[in-house]
Amino acid sequence: MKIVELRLCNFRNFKEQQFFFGDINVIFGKNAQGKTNILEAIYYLCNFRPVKTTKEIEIINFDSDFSYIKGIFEDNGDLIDREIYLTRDGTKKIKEMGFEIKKVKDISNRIRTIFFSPDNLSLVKGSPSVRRRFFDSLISEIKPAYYNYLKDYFRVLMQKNKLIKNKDAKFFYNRELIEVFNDKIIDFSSVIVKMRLAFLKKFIPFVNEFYADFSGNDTLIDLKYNSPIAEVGEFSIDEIKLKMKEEIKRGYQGPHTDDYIFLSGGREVKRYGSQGEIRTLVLSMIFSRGKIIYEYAGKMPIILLDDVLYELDYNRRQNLLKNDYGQLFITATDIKNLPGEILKRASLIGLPKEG
Ligand SMILES: Nc1ncnc2c1ncn2[C@@H]1O[C@H](COP(=O)(O)OP(=O)(O)OP(=O)(O)O)[C@@H](O)[C@H]1O
Repeated sequence: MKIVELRLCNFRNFKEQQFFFGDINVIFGKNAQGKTNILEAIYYLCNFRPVKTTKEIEIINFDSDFSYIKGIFEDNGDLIDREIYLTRDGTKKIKEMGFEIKKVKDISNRIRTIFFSPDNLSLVKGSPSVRRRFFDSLISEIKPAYYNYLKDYFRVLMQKNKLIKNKDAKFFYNRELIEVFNDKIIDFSSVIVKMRLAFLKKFIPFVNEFYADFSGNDTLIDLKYNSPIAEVGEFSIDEIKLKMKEEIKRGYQGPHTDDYIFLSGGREVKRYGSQGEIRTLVLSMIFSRGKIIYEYAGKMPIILLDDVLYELDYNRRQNLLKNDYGQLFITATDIKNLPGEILKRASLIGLPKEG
């Protein structure tokens, strides 16, 4: 699946603009010309929500009351057009092939994207919650049952915490009820941990494959699940439950406090990795995510790379961009530093562009 044409009307800084794309696209121009905004518009058309957790209406041009975006996609020779119309009062209309789509889940052509922006570096540098979110959403995408276990787990956890906080003595000292909640928490969390560990086993080889490809060296990347019950990966669910029970008595809170640790050549990347290494690792993670989803969904993703080239040496740039795994978009302030081989094959989109 690829996008061949994009029309923007009152989308961020674009009043009225049309773009045509190829397989490799370099969007270049000075700061604040709208390079990121083009990637965002493509992401929005594919995912129906802005990249960042900003309010959706922020995409509407400051001077306008509505925004209109249209994309024409190509899928094995078939053309699919998709439109989104959004007004400042929050009305949103989505059309595909001219037909209005009432619910996003009714859309049959799910268009996958891989989006990299420097914010993603928090996957390695940031707090455990960023990593948990990354893995939780990825595992949920390929295993919907995982999402249901997580939902049930958090529901019971909330109920238990509410009970503990309840100052009414009748409930406050109700140990029996707390035990019922604990048993449920153990049931759900043992499955969650087991699924996370099984997923990591599948995920790590992908990360290594991309890391070796981008870095051009054979440094081994490892991903450790950081939890008091991490070593029980190969055990049965009953054994995991037993271990979980012991650890909860020792103060373990549950899988919502676990973390993932990245190691490169045995050392923790967060502590010892260079900026270039961290960037290469995050890109490997994001591409692995795309590849796993591709295996699951069978469609090539659209790869959107914003400000990706900084801190990467020439070889890493070349290795990253030669990747022919999906339609590629990158932004750059200058095309001088792009590998010549890429420039020869790329569609160059310079900003500002005449309307
Ligand atoms: N709703 C909006 N209406 C009008 N302009 C907007 C809106 N939202 C953002 N902008 C402006 O769009 C401009 C371009 O932003 P964008 O982040 O796409 O630039 P860029 O070319 O990627 O810049 P850089 O090279 O600095 O990363 C910014 O000046 C920003 O203030």
